[in-house]
Amino acid sequence: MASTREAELHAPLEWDTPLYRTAVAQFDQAVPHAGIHPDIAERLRYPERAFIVSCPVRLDDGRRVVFPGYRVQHSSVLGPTKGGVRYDAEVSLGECAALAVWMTWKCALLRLPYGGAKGGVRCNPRAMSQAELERVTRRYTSELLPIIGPQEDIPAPDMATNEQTMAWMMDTYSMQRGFAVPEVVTGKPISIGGSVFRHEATGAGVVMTIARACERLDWKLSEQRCVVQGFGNVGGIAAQELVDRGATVIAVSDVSGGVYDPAGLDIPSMSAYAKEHGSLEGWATGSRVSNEELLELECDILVLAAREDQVTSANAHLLQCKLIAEGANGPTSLEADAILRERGIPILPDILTNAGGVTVSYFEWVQDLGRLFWGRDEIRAKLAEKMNDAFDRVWEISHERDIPMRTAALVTGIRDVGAALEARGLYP
Ligand SMILES: NC(=O)C1=CN([C@@H]2O[C@H](COP(=O)(O)OP(=O)(O)OC[C@H]3O[C@@H](n4cnc5c(N)ncnc54)[C@H](OP(=O)(O)O)[C@@H]3O)[C@@H](O)[C@H]2O)C=CC1
Ligand SMILES: O=C(O)CCC(=O)C(=O)O
Repeated sequence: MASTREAELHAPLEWDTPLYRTAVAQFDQAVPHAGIHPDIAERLRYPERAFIVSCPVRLDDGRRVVFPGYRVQHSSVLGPTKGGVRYDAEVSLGECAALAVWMTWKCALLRLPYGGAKGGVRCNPRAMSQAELERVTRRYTSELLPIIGPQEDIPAPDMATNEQTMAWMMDTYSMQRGFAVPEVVTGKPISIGGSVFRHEATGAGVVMTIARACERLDWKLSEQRCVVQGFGNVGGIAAQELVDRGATVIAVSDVSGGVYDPAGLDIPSMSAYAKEHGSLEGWATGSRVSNEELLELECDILVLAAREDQVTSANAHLLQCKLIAEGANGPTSLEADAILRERGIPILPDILTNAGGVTVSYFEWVQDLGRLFWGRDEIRAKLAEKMNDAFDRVWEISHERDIPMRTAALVTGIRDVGAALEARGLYP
């Protein structure tokens, strides 16, 4: 969103879309509490670099299609930029820019030596074969060669991308260098330098955050009834972790809709079913509900783990949960934030709650650089330590200043990035 000064000087920028405006408006709510200089704040409203590419790809039927791809790097002041790559029909420059901004605050909040980036290809992965996805990935990676690298920008999985996507990216990059460069991406298969527990890390981190919140609220996690929107990497693992800790998951959903059973769902069987059939469509037990209905179910904890903009001014007043945990990035609109605060429903914000993924990505990068690998228990313990430390700092600021946890989380991230920018003298 254009600041007053910017609006006087030039027309709105290419990434100025509703999601980007949300990211900037959240930033503007936090800046007065962060105590950074207005010039530093102005710099941080802009990504450092935005890259648009065209990926010509041959489909299995011989047709040739050009897919647009994006990579936005928001801030490199603390280190290489870091963030996922998503495949989705809606991917745009503005979406990647907003997600890159959030990655910057997330990495700073977790005290990881990275800045934020995000990228993606505008395509419909559900309609594409594995061979087509491989060709898109390799072409997209080739186009990104000038701007990615272990010390520049390190991609990772996000929506509809996974370990296999990262293996193709790592291979395409390595072929250009002439030797294996595992540290150029994270979230790879373990056989080529991936880390144990990266696959589970985001969902497990979501539940670590929920567990810490329950302790502070004096709730027993094992007594909570939970609804999880999104049953992919983040939502599927979060649902399993909740069950493992004794909570009852009463509803889950994917694009095909939701399944609800007030007595609790059999998450391991549902995960196996979704893996085999590609979705929950056709799952026979429980009642079917739409995604809209699922969000409005009466429950204790609502985990949003699908995508952005799910709770808005249209449904925020209809939610019947006591706590929201944002596994997805940007699932709650600004207007919904205000409505939920008014209603006394706290939100565990995305940049804190889903930070387990990038944290174990950092562990993976460190292991790759050192060619020395750690065990599962060690990684899980290191992750819990970092997530709890970030949670405690956010909780404290939120209570000290009587501000929402989202603003408190942003304040801690923005303060550290602002201080680094000032120390480096990047704004003479
Ligand atoms: N993967 C990671 O490590 C991290 C991911 N995130 C964020 O978490 C969110 C989910 O990512 P991830 O789990 O990796 O992605 P996946 O592609 O693995 O899973 C997404 C899930 O959400 C479902 N979904 C998509 N759109 C809708 C919708 N409109 N309503 C209901 N369900 C929907 C998908 O259904 P279907 O399978 O049928 O398409 C799928 O079950 C994103 O916002 C991402 O940016 C954040 C931090 C790290
Ligand atoms: O693991 C990573 O590097 C990035 C994960 C990500 O894209 C996110 O946290 O939104």
